[in-house]
Amino acid sequence: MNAMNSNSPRLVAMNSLEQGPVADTLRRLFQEAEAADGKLMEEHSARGGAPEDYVGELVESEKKDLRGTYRAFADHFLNVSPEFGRMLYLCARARNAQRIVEFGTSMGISAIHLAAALQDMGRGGTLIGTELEPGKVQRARANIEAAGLGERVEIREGDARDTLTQLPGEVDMVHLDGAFTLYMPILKLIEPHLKIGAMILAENAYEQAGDYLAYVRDPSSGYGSLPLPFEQWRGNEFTVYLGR
Ligand SMILES: C[S@@+](CC[C@H](N)C(=O)[O-])C[C@H]1O[C@@H](n2cnc3c(N)ncnc32)[C@H](O)[C@@H]1O
Repeated sequence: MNAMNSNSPRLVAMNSLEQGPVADTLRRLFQEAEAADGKLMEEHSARGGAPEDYVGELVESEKKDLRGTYRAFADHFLNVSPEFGRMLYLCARARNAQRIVEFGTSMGISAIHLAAALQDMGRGGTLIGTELEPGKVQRARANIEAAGLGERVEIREGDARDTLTQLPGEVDMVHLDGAFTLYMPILKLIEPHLKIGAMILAENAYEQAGDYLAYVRDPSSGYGSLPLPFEQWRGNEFTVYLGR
C-alpha cells in the first residue's frame, strides 16, 4: 500500500489541538472565557462556603426558573477546563466516534474539542450540540467556523428536552454539560440510541441535582460508571453503556 495515499485516514489523523486553526481558536476562547467568567469565579470564592452550597443554590434556582437561571449566564462561558477538553478529545478518538451528542454547548469550547476529534479521524462524523441561549448559539457557530469545523457540527437551538427528541441514528458518545437537574431526562432521551460501549462524559454530575448518578452507577441500569480522578469538585463522571 502506498504510504503517501492522501485518502488514508491514518495519514489524515493527527492532533489538531496542538497547532493550526483549532488550537488557535481554543487559545483565544480560553482567554475570552477567563476575561468573561473570571469575575464570576472571584465573587464566588470571595463569598466563601463549600462547592456543595453553590451546587445546591443553582439546583434550587433551576427548579424555580431554568430559563431565567441560564439567561443570567448569557454572557458567560461556563466552559470545560483544558484538561477536560483534552479528555473529551481523547475519548472521542479512542471510541472512534461517528456521532456525538452534547447537552449544553455554550460558546463552543467543548464542542470544538469533540468536533476536532471527528475531523482528525478523517471519517466524517457529526456532533449534535444543543444550547438554550440564542446569543450563545450564534457565538458557538462562529467559533466552530473559525476553528474550521463547521461541517462537523450541528447546533440545535432551544431546550434540549425538545431539541433532542429526534436523533438520526446510533450515538457513540455523549457530553452532558447543561442544566444540572436535567441529566437524567436528557440521558433518557438519548438512551435508546446508545451503542453498546458508548461513552458518556458528564461535567457537574452532582448527587444533589437528581438521580442521574445513582442511575448510571447502578449496574442493573446497564451502565458502568465512576468519577474521574481530576477536578473532582466539578462533578466529572465517566460512564460507559454496557447494554441490558
Ligand atoms: C456549563 S455551560 C456549557 C459549557 C460548554 N460545554 C463548554 O465547555 O464550553 C451550560 C450551558 O447549558 C445551557 N443549557 C442549560 N439548560 C439547557 C437546556 N435545557 N437545553 C439546552 N441548553 C441548556 C446553558 O445555557 C449553558 O450555556
